[in-house]
Amino acid sequence: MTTSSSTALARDLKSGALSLAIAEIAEEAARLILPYWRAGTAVETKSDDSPVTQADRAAEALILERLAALYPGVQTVAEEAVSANGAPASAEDWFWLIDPLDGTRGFVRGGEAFTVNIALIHGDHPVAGVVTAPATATTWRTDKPEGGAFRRQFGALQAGEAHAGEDWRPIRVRDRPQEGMALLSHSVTDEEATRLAARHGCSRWQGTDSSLKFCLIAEGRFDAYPRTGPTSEWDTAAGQAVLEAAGGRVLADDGQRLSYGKAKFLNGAFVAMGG
Ligand SMILES: Nc1ncnc2c1ncn2[C@@H]1O[C@H](COP(=O)(O)O)[C@@H](OP(=O)(O)O)[C@H]1O
Ligand SMILES: [Mg+2]
Repeated sequence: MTTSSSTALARDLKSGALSLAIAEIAEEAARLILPYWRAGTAVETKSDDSPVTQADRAAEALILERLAALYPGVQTVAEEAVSANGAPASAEDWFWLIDPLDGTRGFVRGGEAFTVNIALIHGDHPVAGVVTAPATATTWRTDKPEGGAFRRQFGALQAGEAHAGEDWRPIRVRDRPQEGMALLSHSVTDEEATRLAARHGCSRWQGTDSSLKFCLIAEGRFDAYPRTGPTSEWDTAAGQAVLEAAGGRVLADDGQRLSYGKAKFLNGAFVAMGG
């Protein structure tokens, strides 16, 4: 990476300009994805058995092009590129993690819980992240873990109306209520979900696709999201950034903060928690 890009990243992180710019990119990707939603889009199956559509590919190409124009030469680790060409052998000091369409299974079923995810990693942890839910035109962002997390409805979805939505509003995790409420992936059985929720002090749970789970905890609507099965780092990085900035935590099995740049960019078990 060029020295000017690392200087620009550090400067824009500090000012808050970085996550604002990344939010615009994620919202542009959302507008690209929406015409494919509930439109009978053809679904292919990747070698790992997971689904992919034209929407995933088009959104990833757009995001990579916009990031390269803003900050040339920064390493990118993006779901569809890794699926096509393999993962980079190692992570650089600064790198982007991109999941252009997380929750593709739900997207294909016509559900609302699918997201665009862009995160910036520095060292071993996310320092900025944006999650956008195209179906509800909602974006969550942060670029200063100590400076808070924010959410906005980005309003009309027609091209050129990117700024027509609400202002950014701060969000915060809630204090744990008497009866905690967990979020679980639809990939676990009801029995497993009940057991995992109870293990994290939650007597009730709800199944939800995608990284939206991190954002719902960050907004104070749920309390925990335990996951035992594998995920890729681009599935969790942006959501973790938002949740941590809103006062929550994401811990790996060893009790440490979930870290990034691991072998094959794969996560093991973790739990995301609110207050
Ligand atoms: N064995 C595995 N290895 C890596 N990631 C996996 C995985 N099984 C599921 N995932 C990831 O989990 C995401 C779905 O999470 P959830 O079940 O919480 O919605 C999928 O994201 P995509 O939809 O982007 O492919 C997929 O990448
Ligand atoms: Mg994903």
